[in-house]
Amino acid sequence: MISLRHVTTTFAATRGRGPVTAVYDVSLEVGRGRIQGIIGFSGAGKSTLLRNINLLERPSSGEVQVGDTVLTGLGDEGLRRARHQIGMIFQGFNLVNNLTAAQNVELALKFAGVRDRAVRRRRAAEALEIVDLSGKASAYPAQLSGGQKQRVAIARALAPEPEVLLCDEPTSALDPFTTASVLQYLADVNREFGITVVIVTHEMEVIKALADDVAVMEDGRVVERFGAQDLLSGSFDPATSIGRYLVSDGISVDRRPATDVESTAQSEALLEVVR
Ligand SMILES: Nc1ncnc2c1ncn2[C@@H]1O[C@H](COP(=O)(O)OP(=O)(O)OP(=O)(O)O)[C@@H](O)[C@H]1O
Repeated sequence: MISLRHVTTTFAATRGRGPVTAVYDVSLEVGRGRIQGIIGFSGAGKSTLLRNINLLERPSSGEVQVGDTVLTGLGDEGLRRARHQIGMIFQGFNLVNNLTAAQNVELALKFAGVRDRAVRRRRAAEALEIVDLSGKASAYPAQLSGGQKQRVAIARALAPEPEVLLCDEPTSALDPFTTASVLQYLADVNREFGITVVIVTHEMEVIKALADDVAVMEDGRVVERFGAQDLLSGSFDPATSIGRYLVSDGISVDRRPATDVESTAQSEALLEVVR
């Protein structure tokens, strides 16, 4: 369903920073109806790779194909139409604050070229029903919880009936209980509508709960791939990137009084500012 062939994405140099190659020579196939997880530490290039799939970020080189369409071969108009088959949800929900839940979904349908207002209304209501939010159709984003906002975002992504759903850290802003509920909705739409899902996360729990296939990214490259079965068996070499993930669950915070802290690069940098 999705085919990335030798995709490389380099961001041009900005003031104070040289060019950054966020994605380097990545080739990845995602089968129709699969749930592909992409995991990696911060800065590994996960979001950039995800945005390469709908060309929100155009690769510097390589080819991106979704279904039968080679997106990297399209001009602006062709790309605009092709994007209707690709929905996307984000960590920050990205809802329009002065529109109700239903109006947010209707707006996506308007962008997708649905001209008839009555049809937009009906399809928005259906999409909100899928995520059990019919009762919140008239609510504004500020009146919704984080989980409800993400469910509206899922409805908005689903309303144009895409074949692919891209999810960029969809649960990072949510508590564990709400995370489980949002992941369940993603699993349901995958199962019921056969939508191919690509989910970027740094949370191994999310990958374990949802993904069929997993790609691990480090420094812009896909360094390991696994099936869900391999993940659940849990026998990993701690030296591998996936192993490092699994053993790095604990968070360690230094809470000694500042005077006890030895001279670290950070405190030296601080002193530099004070001087
Ligand atoms: N628009 C941009 N312009 C310049 N550099 C960028 C841009 N977007 C991302 N980068 C850089 O590309 C690298 C990969 O970033 P990316 O956001 O893809 O990583 P990530 O794995 O998704 O990280 P995180 O989990 O923190 O979101 C980083 O070094 C980042 O600073």
